[in-house]
Amino acid sequence: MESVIKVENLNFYYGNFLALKDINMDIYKNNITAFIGPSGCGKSTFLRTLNRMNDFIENTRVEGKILFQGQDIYSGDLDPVELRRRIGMVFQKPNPFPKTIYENIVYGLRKNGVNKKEVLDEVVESTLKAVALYDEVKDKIYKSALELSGGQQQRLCIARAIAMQPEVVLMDEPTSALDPISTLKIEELLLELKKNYTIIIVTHSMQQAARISDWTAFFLNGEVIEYDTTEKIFENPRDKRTEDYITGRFG
Ligand SMILES: Nc1ncnc2c1ncn2[C@@H]1O[C@H](COP(=O)(O)OP(=O)(O)OP(=O)(O)O)[C@@H](O)[C@H]1O
Repeated sequence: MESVIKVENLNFYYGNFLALKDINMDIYKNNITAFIGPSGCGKSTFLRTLNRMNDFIENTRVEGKILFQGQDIYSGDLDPVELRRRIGMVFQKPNPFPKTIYENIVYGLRKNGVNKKEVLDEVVESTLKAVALYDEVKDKIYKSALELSGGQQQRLCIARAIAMQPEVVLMDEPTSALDPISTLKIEELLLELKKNYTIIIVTHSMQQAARISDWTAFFLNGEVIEYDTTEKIFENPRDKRTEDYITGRFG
């Protein structure tokens, strides 16, 4: 199996606080990898190290290596802006810009100097189709994105992310603000998207991890306690702490 990201001996500090401890992990191409674990165990911090979003937080420090397609992302060889184009991100709360649906999707492209109408029109149509939103919004793409429902807004945010043609999409609890039906729609969408993208998702829902992910990493106090196929983690975990967590004994 081809790994896209390789994490080696990663430590991460907020000031003096060691938030991630000696993490080693391979992320596999066209798979969905889920990060689970109790609140405050470092899942979001780890997710943000993968596309250097933690750079925006002051007084933080990284030790170890993260190789993306073989390139060390912290070495200075890879421009962080380009890195974030190739490793996109979707956040917990849908956060469309107060612009039209159309302008939300093409925002990043315009920033990169792409302004040709035919190109942008094509991207809008294909990404809306890719996130299964096209039929719902095709008559109002020039209306404000803020008029969409929460679930539609989140699918739009995913469309905005994939419009940049990333290789990896990071998702930090993308369904936690959504109702069950919108959640299911996003889950179905992720299963579809993994054909073309590598997806990493932080989730508090173990059912969600079990339903959609291929690989699961269980985090506790800044450490990865166990990382394996989702089947193995949920059916036959190696570590007692993993078992206690997935059977609901703590967290
Ligand atoms: N900006 C920050 N500055 C200092 N410490 C932080 C910062 N962000 C997170 N932390 C600390 O790092 C640890 C890991 O937090 P993180 O948000 O990564 O956990 P998490 O597993 O994603 O939690 P949750 O499931 O609640 O979102 C926590 O102890 C948290 O208090």
